[in-house]
Amino acid sequence: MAPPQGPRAPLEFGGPLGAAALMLLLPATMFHLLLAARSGPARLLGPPPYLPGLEMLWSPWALFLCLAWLGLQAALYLLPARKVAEGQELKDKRRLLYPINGFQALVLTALLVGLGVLARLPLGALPEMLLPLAFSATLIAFVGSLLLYLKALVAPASALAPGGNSGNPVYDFFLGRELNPRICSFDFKYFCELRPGLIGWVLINLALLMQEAELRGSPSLAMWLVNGFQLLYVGDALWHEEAVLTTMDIIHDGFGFMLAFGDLAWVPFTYSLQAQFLLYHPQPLGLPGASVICLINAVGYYIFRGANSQKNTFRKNPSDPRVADLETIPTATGRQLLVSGWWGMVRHPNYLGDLIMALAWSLPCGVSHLLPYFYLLYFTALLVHREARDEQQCLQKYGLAWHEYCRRVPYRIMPYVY
Ligand SMILES: NC(=O)C1=CN([C@@H]2O[C@H](COP(=O)(O)OP(=O)(O)OC[C@H]3O[C@@H](n4cnc5c(N)ncnc54)[C@H](OP(=O)(O)O)[C@@H]3O)[C@@H](O)[C@H]2O)C=CC1
Ligand SMILES: CC(C)=CCC[C@@H](C)[C@H]1CC=C2C3=C(CC[C@@]21C)[C@@]1(C)CC[C@H](O)C(C)(C)[C@@H]1CC3
Repeated sequence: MAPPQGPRAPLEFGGPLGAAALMLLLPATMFHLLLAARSGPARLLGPPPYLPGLEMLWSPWALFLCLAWLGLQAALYLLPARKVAEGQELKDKRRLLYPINGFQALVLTALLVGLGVLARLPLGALPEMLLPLAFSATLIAFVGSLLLYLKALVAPASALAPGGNSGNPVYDFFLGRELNPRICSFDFKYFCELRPGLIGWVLINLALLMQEAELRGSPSLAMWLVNGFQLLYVGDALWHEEAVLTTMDIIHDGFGFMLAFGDLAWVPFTYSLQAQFLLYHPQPLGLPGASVICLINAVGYYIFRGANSQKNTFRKNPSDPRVADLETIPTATGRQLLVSGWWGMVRHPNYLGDLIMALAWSLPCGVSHLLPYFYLLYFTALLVHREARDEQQCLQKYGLAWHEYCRRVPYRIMPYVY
């Protein structure tokens, strides 16, 4: 068994108690949202419309569908990739290899689903199964994290995540002990981060759109917008798959319950909340309103993509002509920090773009209910917390240079506000 690592990282998420509370609160919130979206009043706050019995949650068929979905995505992950990318350098100076074939997996899944629909696969029946599917996905995330935790107990110390080896089993189970759990070249965290959950999310959205078409003759404009915007977001994530290798989730966080549940259950079943809401609560939306919402999404996407691409290009090759003229601050590590362009506007311009898009995803649902704005509220909280964690990590990495960056770029996410 690997001994706990040298100097212990400070505990995050409120320590073991916070982790235990989140393990209950997150699944409970997800089920509350699923139930509220299909209820008449669709209330975000207040008690759930009813408490589902085990017979509404547990279905061997739903478990089979979830496992088959994971199996399909795993098979697509193992197909030959157009590129194999190197990850960031690890503590033991190694670099892991990652297949870049996520977009190919999305296209092949779309082809398979298209063929299925032509062969009369009842995709419109999926919305009726969301509750048992979400329950099975949660079960899989729980059992998967338990197996990963046990695997990590025999992993060498150099394989452990900086934050997930406190010695407290609840905390470590939640955050994840091992940084990059793998069997041969199959990387569980990288696989789960982008494929089953994100592609599952757009599949659920599509099923909701098809069900709406069945119920009302054709999908509403609001449903088209939500489907289109979120497909663009998922397509973009898979097209720029390599960029995920520099996110905090891959570099810093272990693979435990937080990410397993987040990737496999939370993302597909709560990120599709707007489309779920629209199926049960149709909203009128005219062309002028739709055009304004499209503009908001386009502005958000422009900032999000511009900022992420600028940083990724700069990190890959600082002398790339697209970034070579930007002003930088040198750091003691030899790396530089951008202090002009997107990264001179606020310290997290990519979060700002992401939040503007989140607003555009909710607006098609009208303003009569708070429920479809859950994503925007949750996402603001997630990004504010994530920004604080990243700030802490950058301060450790870059010390004085980070202080200088904060002095030159005082706002974190929103210019002149925060
Ligand atoms: N939809 C969703 O649920 C979620 C989406 N996201 C999105 O994922 C994307 C990635 O987010 P995340 O991984 O949190 O963070 P970032 O992509 O913002 O990465 C932060 C890292 O960027 C580097 N960096 C920071 N400032 C500078 C600078 N001025 N110049 C150069 N490098 C800098 C630092 O790493 P280093 O110096 O080591 O390179 C820092 O640790 C974002 O667009 C976010 O909105 C995130 C979470 C959830
Ligand atoms: C509340 C809860 C269960 C927390 C877990 C958080 C996860 C849901 C998110 C942590 C970071 C994520 C990222 C994406 C999805 C959500 C999670 C997993 C992401 C894949 C979405 C698409 C983006 O383009 C992205 C690739 C930049 C992004 C990476 C981070």
